[in-house]
Amino acid sequence: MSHLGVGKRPYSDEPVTAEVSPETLIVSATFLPSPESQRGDQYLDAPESKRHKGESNNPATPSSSGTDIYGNLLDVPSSPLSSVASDLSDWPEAIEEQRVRSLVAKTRKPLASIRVTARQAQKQTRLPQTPKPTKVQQPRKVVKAPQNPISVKASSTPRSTKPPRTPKPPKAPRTPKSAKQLPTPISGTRHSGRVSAIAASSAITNLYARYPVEDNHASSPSGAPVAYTAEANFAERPTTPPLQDSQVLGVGNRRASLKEAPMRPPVSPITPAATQHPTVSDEASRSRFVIPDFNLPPPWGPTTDQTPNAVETQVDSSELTDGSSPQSLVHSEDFVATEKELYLWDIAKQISNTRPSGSGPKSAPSNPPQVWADGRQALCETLPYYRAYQGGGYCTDGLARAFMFDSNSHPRDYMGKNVVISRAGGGKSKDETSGQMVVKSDQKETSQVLDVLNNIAQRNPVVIIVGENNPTCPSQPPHAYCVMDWFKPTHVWWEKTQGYKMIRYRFEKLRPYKNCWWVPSNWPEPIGLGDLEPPVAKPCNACSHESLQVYINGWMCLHPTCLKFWKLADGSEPREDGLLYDPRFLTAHTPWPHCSEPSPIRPELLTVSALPIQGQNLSLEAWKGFACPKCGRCNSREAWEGWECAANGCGFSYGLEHTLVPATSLRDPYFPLGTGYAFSRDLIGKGSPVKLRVEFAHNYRINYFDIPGIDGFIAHLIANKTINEEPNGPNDMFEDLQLNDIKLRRSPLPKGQLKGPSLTNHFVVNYGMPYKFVAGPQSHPFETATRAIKTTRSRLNWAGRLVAPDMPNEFNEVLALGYFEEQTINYHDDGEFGLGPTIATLSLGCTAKMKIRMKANPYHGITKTKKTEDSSYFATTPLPGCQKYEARKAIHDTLTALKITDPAAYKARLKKLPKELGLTSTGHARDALEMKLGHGDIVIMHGTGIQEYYEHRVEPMGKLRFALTCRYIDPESLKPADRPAYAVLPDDGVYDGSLLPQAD
Ligand SMILES: O=C(O)CCC(=O)C(=O)O
Repeated sequence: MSHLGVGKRPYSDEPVTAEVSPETLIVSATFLPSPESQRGDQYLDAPESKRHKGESNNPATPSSSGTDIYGNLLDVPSSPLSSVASDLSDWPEAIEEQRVRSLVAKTRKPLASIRVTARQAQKQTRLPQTPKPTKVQQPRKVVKAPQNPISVKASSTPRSTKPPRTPKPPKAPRTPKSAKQLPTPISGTRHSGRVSAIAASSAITNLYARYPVEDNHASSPSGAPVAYTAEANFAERPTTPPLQDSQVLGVGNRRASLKEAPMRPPVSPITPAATQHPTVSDEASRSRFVIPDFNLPPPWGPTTDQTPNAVETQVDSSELTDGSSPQSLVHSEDFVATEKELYLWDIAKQISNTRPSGSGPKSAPSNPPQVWADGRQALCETLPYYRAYQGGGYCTDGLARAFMFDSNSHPRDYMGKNVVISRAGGGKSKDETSGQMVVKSDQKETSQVLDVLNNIAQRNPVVIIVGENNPTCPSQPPHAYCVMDWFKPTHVWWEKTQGYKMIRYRFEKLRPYKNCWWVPSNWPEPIGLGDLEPPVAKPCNACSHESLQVYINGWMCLHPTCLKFWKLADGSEPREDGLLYDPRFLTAHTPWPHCSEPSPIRPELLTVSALPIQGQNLSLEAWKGFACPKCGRCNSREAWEGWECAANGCGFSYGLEHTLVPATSLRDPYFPLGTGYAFSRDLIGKGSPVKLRVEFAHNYRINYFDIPGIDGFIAHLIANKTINEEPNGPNDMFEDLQLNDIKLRRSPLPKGQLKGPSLTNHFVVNYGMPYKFVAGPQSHPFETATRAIKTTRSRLNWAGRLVAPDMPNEFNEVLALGYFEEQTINYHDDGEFGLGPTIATLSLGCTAKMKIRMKANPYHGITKTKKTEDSSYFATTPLPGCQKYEARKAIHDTLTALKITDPAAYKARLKKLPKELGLTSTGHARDALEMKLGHGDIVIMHGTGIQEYYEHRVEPMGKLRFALTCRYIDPESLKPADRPAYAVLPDDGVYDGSLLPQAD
């Protein structure tokens, strides 16, 4: 026999320098490295397996040349960051990037300079210029906004009202064949392998997304492009050379070296992030939309058929794909849209159409999730990155680890293949009538927001988990909680909803081309990540802070204290139900210096050293859950013996070898036990009414704790060496319990607030009379019990009679509890009907703290109710140590009399008393007593009053402990169905502690 699997497997930086302004909010991941490091970035985004040969990962190697897997000669300096490049062999579509890199390689020039050259070249070749006075460089659809902008569609505008097409300027030399239509914004072209206009477009925009357009104000003296993301600092552009990639922690000009690393990035209104934006030219800033010129030839120069040329495209811009028109969604009297704007609107609408309608069943996901859970406890016990039992976000030590998005979402939340947008957590309160969580005030910049900003600054990704009730998930998650993937937090910004300010987050999948189980197989992807030009960034003319354009409806200042905050160009606030994400913002690719996952989303199974190391299988992580390698289910560890997957039909289980913890290893070097009476370490709390009596008998030091007002006592029998070493005594029992399977399991708890099943913290099993109370465990007959269980009953019967000779019944039940490292039993009482009045526990293994405190109702003097107004005075005899003891004592007799003479007046008085006496219901009573239970010690609680007014908690202080508690359970108190099918015979044990040699 081996218990716990003995010999077999029983189952097959530094503080902040940047200020965080309370009224502003941040910007996103602005990683704007020097051209060299940008190459590194692009490099790192590509599959490791496809990186060119000859590249060195040695940070000291400034550059290397070689060929890519296609044989293209590369001469790209490797970034120092390339050493953190991850294996993206699961990234099948890196071909596009590879092509771009090979083109770059052919030029043998840094990309930034290539682009500049290309722009200059284009300026020179764009001849002749369209005559200035016409002011119209592109054909524009003029759509007069009707009185009711929603009722009239753009299609109502007769074609004849189109302004005459401006004559096309002659093509620049080597301009590619023009596309006859604007590319259909469906990203299928990436998959088809056909080189289409959109594919070419994506090549350009991918580059734009990865390499910021240089402009005068965005260049450091060294010439390296610098991104401005902290809007508040837009005016104070940096004059110092940019830091090395590895030093960049902050954003904008508040970047700091590691030495002065801001743990909190600067707070600024919007997050133009690493999604680099082109210069806002004078002309562009005058227009309603800032549309970067993405007709520029690609940086490597025009190629035969790959450059999009929107100017020459023909598109029926009067209607978007769903029949609506942009002006129906823009508060504008004279909306004028270019074809490109319409193109963007069209994509925006298509993206919007991919969102679940909210009516009817959702599609199934394309694949099963890799990790999932049926309940919150299993999820939180299994995933090291998500231990949040309440709320959606899990943050520790100032950093965000994971977010879970379930039913509590905002209508503008978005979940796509690569991007997730959500409202920041918190800031909602319960509506008394509907019981729903509603927005009632401006959101606050909570610590969670700051933690997300820390993640952005430190390039720490987060995991996103989706709940089955999430309305924005494109498919129906198949389980209560499903892990999506690692995401980069990219932007944090302010918006407004229902008149209140709120904070929003944008996340981007860390590895964009990894399989996304959550999109249905037929899910249309209107545009790929990074396939459009970067989002528009504009400074506000009122506050001068720069904000990105988040919605296609128009640019708005997102600085929360600005007068123009959340206002469109015409000064009106947008209609919330008409807001559509600007696809340039939504699908922007945010470069990071790495795309490697800090740990697998499906945690690996716990393994321990093959060496017989005591306690390695009893650690905190050893009783956490496991994600089944067969089916992905997160399971709490339920059995003492090992882990079992509870998914239907899965059947996977495993366990760890147990190395016996010998009783000799329990010796405490500071409190060694001898054959004399042991040293006591019990403490009575400050101000506690508890009184101590001490006796010494049969090798036990016996501390009796009396509680005034309570009929009964607590006795702590502290064992010495003689007791622990006696044959079949505590030492032998401790080893016996490790060597035999006593069927310990964590017990199911009654349905609480957590979704899914919940289990007790500790492992438990019952022998003898069934224990059918809260978290009632399995019960077994004594005859099947190991010797330690049987002898416990006999030992505790002897001890019970010793301290409470009036004990009416001998014990007929043993409840065994097993504790691994950091398992505890929280405050509870043992006062269930039919139990007691004497309860005795033998403690085996590591020392534990046992804490005793007065229960909430007798302590506060107020009944516990859901609503404060329903509560009233708790009219039992006040006990010393309770709140307002003297005042309560003074009114007690009159109150008792009133109950008999005038019950109605008594009831009314009870309602008034809490206020009258100044009672509060917050907080808990202090611990009245703390006992240190050593190996072999016995605690006996005698008298029903103790259980009625006091509660206890036990915190073991080591890696392995058993508590064997004996009670008398009146069989008549059990429902017939709960009575045992076996006989519970009288104790045949003959333990007599008085037979031991006397203490020295
Ligand atoms: O672990 C212990 O010593 C306490 C056990 C206990 O409180 C109980 O069984 O009710």
